[in-house]
Amino acid sequence: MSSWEVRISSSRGVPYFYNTETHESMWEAPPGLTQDQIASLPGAKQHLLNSDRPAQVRASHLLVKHRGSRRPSSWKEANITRSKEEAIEMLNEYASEINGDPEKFAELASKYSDCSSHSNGGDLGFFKPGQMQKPFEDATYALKVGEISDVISTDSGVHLILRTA
Ligand SMILES: N=C(N)NCCC[C@H](NC(=O)[C@@H]1CCC/C1=C/[C@H](COP(=O)(O)O)NC=O)C(N)=O
Repeated sequence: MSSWEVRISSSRGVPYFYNTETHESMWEAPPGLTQDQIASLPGAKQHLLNSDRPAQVRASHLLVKHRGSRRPSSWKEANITRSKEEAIEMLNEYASEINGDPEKFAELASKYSDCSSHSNGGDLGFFKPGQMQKPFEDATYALKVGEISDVISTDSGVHLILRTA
């Protein structure tokens, strides 16, 4: 079975097969592998099972970073030192102020989000599976259009997500 694995093409948002030894990649399954062998390749279950997801979604988010964020800095604050607990508390306060209203979401994201998307009311545009950090992608796909998530945690910090398409 050598060292084939399933990855997601970030440009097309669909699975492809990549050989970590030869660095070959191909859209179709490598010849000579049985269906079972393909299903047990690294990444197969996770990516191939997601293939029933819509090709792309659109979301806005309100991100509050904390000292454990992968980049604890933003347009608002050069050096972010708050704890994750404080960040979650802040998000819960924003969530009750937003109270499910998309207009209010955009208004508070513009003022308080630690992401550069604050300048677009939190809008990240359309994205496909494999582009955003997995917890963010999974939470967005689990929302109906117009719905706002609970507090979601990624390496970036903690987020409220509004799915818009
Ligand atoms: N396609 C669009 N619009 N941009 C590329 C997004 C890349 C993606 N980003 C994220 O997953 C974080 C969490 C959800 C949104 C997001 C925004 C981050 C948060 O800020 P940071 O942790 O980077 O400082 N800012 C931009 O990337 C990633 N795979 O790292």
